[in-house]
Amino acid sequence: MSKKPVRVAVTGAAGQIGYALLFRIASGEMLGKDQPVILQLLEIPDEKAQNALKGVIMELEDCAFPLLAGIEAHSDPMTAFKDTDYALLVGARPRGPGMERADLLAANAQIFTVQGKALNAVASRNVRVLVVGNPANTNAYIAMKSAPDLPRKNFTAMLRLDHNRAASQIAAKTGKAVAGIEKLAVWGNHSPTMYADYRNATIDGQSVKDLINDEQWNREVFLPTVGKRGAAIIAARGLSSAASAANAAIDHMRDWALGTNGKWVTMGIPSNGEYGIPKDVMFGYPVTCEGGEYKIVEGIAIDEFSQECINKTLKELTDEQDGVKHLL
Ligand SMILES: NC(=O)C1=CN([C@@H]2O[C@H](COP(=O)(O)OP(=O)(O)OC[C@H]3O[C@@H](n4cnc5c(N)ncnc54)[C@H](O)[C@@H]3O)[C@@H](O)[C@H]2O)C=CC1
Ligand SMILES: O=C([O-])CC(=O)C(=O)O
Repeated sequence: MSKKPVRVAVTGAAGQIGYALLFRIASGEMLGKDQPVILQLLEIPDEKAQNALKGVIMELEDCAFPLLAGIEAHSDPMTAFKDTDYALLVGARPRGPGMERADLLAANAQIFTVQGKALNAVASRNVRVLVVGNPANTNAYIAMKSAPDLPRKNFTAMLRLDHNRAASQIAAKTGKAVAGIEKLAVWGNHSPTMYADYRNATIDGQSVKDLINDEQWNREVFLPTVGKRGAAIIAARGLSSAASAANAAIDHMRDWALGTNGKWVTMGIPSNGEYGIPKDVMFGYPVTCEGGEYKIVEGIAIDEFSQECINKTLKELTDEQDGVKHLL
């Protein structure tokens, strides 16, 4: 028997990431090739944005995706999030050349109080939320705090792009296939302070740290390359990363919904104090997923350098949180 359709809300649906994301959700790449979806698309109540959204919807229709059981266009989160099972909060202003993600905080924070409240009011009581719009961790924190009737654990921020970037750099450095990588972790904020940690990682079963055996490369090349990759893409394209961001969003939601078979992935999730991170900080952690739930990988040894990196990214996140206190 075919499955009942699930509702997937996507905000910023007429933007760059939206354009790279929706077609893949509708084709079943996110929730499985047997799972029909109803897309509930939100754009700002502006004629140009709503028209662009109409165009995207026409294209979705023209794909005749067998799994696409419905498409809705919205300009109000209170209707867009009605009964939604999954919410991908992408809509927000992206940064341009020379901006840091922190510069987006003031511009974008308000969006996530409004949307958190709307999710709280009308979404499925078990809605799973992924925040992509930057600064993603703090926006996810704002949305979670604005939705007190929903489970805290269901609010997450996207660090998967950092995870995938780190995996790709490791594969290139070792000359091995990216598919062979296990036990990679990215800690903290989706920003240049994130700490990509391959101390425990293996590639084709061999220790990545031993294979690379170059701590200077780790600190002076790998970490800055992964941390500043977003800016490098903006400098090259004149626009922020979109297809790779959409791909990471698909990976994040697919793994959360369908499981990782024991493989470590990175998700930004509200802390419960794990690894000394204060409760509620939306922190990138290594997790495994099973049965629609994620679980933090426990027992990873934190050496002095790792602790310094974790402290730095944590400080940035708590400063961001302080900066939005007045909104909550
Ligand atoms: N977490 C991550 O790894 C990444 C996050 N991003 C972030 O994702 C966000 C979106 O990026 P793009 O798609 O490239 O931007 P874009 O400017 O192409 O599209 C954003 C869309 O969101 C819409 N929007 C703005 N406010 C909205 C609201 N309140 N409700 C609904 N829609 C709204 C805009 O009208 C626009 O169509 C940016 O904040 C960007 O920095 C981008 C790459 C990676
Ligand atoms: O850098 C940006 O502003 C967009 C982004 O989050 C990324 O590519 O990691």
